[in-house]
Amino acid sequence: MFPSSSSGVSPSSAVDFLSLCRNLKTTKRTGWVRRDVRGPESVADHMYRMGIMALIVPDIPGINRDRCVKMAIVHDIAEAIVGDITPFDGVSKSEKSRREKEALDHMCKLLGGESRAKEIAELWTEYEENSSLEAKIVKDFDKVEMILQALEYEKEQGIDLDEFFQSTVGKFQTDVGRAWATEITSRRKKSD
Ligand SMILES: Nc1nc2c(ncn2[C@H]2C[C@H](O)[C@@H](COP(=O)(O)O)O2)c(=O)[nH]1
Ligand SMILES: [Mn+2]
Repeated sequence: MFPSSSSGVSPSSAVDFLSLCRNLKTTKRTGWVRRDVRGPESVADHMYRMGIMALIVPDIPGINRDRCVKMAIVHDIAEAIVGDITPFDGVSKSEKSRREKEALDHMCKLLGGESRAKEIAELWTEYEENSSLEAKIVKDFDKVEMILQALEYEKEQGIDLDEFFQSTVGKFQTDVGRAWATEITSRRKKSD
């Protein structure tokens, strides 16, 4: 038999938290919705592929890849409450950050368990503050995942989503982010 949970998260808190996380599966990414993309992906879809990116990224000295996977799958978790805010929704970065921090605090309280909630809060804050090499890589994954998804929508739906590519120009912080973005944009050029 498995030992009883030592994380302090009770079954009731776990199910409450997981039920809130369902919103991540149903909240469509606003950037695509605003552009009338058919069948837009959800926030969870986006975070999942970022987690896969962390799983397959080549080893980088000093980088904890497991931490990148965890960071990828929690970085937008507050959107379960505040929704997916784009840079064009008229919400300032500081207000977006305030809303998301308030939401994260609520989600962590719901979770109850000291260690698990603390880990999620630490991962989210590290990403938000871009305060580690892991955060820099995962922020690059955020942009790579978005432009790869934009390329796929452009090809599948015959639409132009150039603004998504333009919004990432010059913003990559790591060699692997730049390399993957270059691969995506060169494929986009070839398919023109
Ligand atoms: N219409 C646009 N939307 C954009 C652009 N860049 C990002 N976005 C969207 C994508 C997501 O829906 C949202 C934020 O995503 P996070 O993963 O950072 O939460 O903003 C753009 O250039 N145009
Ligand atoms: Mn994201």
